[in-house]
Amino acid sequence: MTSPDVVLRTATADDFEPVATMLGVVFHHTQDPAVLAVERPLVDPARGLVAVDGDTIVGHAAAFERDMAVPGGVALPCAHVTGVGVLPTHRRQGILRRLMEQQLRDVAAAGREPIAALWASETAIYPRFGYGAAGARIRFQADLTSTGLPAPAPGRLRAGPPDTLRPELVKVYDEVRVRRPGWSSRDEHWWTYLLSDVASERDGATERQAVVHEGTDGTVDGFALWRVKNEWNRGGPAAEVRVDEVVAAGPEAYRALWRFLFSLDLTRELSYSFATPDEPLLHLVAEPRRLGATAGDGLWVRLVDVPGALRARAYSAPLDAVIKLTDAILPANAGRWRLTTDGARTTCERTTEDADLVCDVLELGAAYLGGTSLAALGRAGRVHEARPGALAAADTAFHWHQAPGGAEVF
Ligand SMILES: CC(=O)SCCNC(=O)CCNC(=O)[C@H](O)C(C)(C)COP(=O)(O)OP(=O)(O)OC[C@H]1O[C@@H](n2cnc3c(N)ncnc32)[C@H](O)[C@@H]1OP(=O)(O)O
Repeated sequence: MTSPDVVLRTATADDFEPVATMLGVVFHHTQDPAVLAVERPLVDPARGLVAVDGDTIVGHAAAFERDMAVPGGVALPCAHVTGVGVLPTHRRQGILRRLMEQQLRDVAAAGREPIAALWASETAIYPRFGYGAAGARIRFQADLTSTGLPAPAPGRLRAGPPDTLRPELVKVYDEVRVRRPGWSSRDEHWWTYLLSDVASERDGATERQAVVHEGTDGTVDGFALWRVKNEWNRGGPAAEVRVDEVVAAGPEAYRALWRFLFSLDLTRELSYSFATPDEPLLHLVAEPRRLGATAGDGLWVRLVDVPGALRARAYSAPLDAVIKLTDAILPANAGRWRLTTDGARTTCERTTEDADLVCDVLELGAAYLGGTSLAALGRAGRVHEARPGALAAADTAFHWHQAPGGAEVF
């Protein structure tokens, strides 16, 4: 069933509150005016699409304009897709499909962002629009009584309210982020939003705390943001350390910060939701099994401009391959592309040569940040190898030595 009475239009500044109310219904939560106050400066109405039935906003999808780090230390403009929802009364009538297709066509026509990315509420939703699961998100629920402590590290720790330490947090984050595929740029509005610490969002835990690490030369080279959910039971103290972020420029800062977080008195558990499959912490504790790691999907990536995106990133090995693509929504991406790289310098041109690999744009989005294996997609029957050896070569080239992750959900 389709909904002919529903029309799509670009959002305006006046839509902010009705959209927020609609998203409250869609995501089952009551909007807190204090949260809306810090979210409003993030929103550029021109990047929002609303679906309207008469006077009622019944659907919405938007994008933030931010850069995303991709392999090779490159900060690439990326449509950070967000706020997707359709009212329960209007579901399964094709409104999401219309929003997603329009949004992708708009991003492609604007020509600024070769990729789009999102965090999915449900994994079944986005493949049909060409988004591929670009990496795993590891959550830790660590038992601090048995995991063991990371070894001591040189340097000094300095704690304080996050707002006071903000210039140092910004400096470290900006130094680190381009080397971390999947990490996004943060302008001043993002920092204000991320550090806002609205009481209704604390889930009974303390205010957010910050600690910075100074190396032996006095340079600030890492920080952590965390809070504690206090708890006492019959056995005594049983609080949980809830870690929001650990950002470290080097191994000493990383070890010192995690040792600190693992050593807080009166705590027995630690949770952290943004680890990667290659998280160094797995190699720093005596009982990594007791970190309680569970894996789920992380960022989803969609190539909007295939040659632009493939040229923008670096590769782990030389490659010369013809890739034949399908793309049901953006036909300019479909067809055969010859991708040639020595690792750093890359060309990607249309070709009439025979294909070495055949897949959908979704599979290249999945592999784009270097975390999802093209060979595994081949074994799943989702990438077809037309020339023997082409899949192994492409898998090696697309893989990256730092697994992708995201610093926050947007
Ligand atoms: C980046 C983000 O913001 S992620 C957040 C996504 N939003 C939510 O999860 C909020 C709750 N859910 C919703 O608001 C809606 O159910 C939406 C937005 C997920 C789907 O909206 P709808 O307008 O019902 O989707 P629409 O009718 O266009 O469906 C498009 C296709 O996706 C499928 N689909 C839609 N939602 C889902 C779902 N939750 N799970 C599986 N498939 C789905 C439909 O079956 C349809 O398939 P088809 O193309 O093969 O026919």
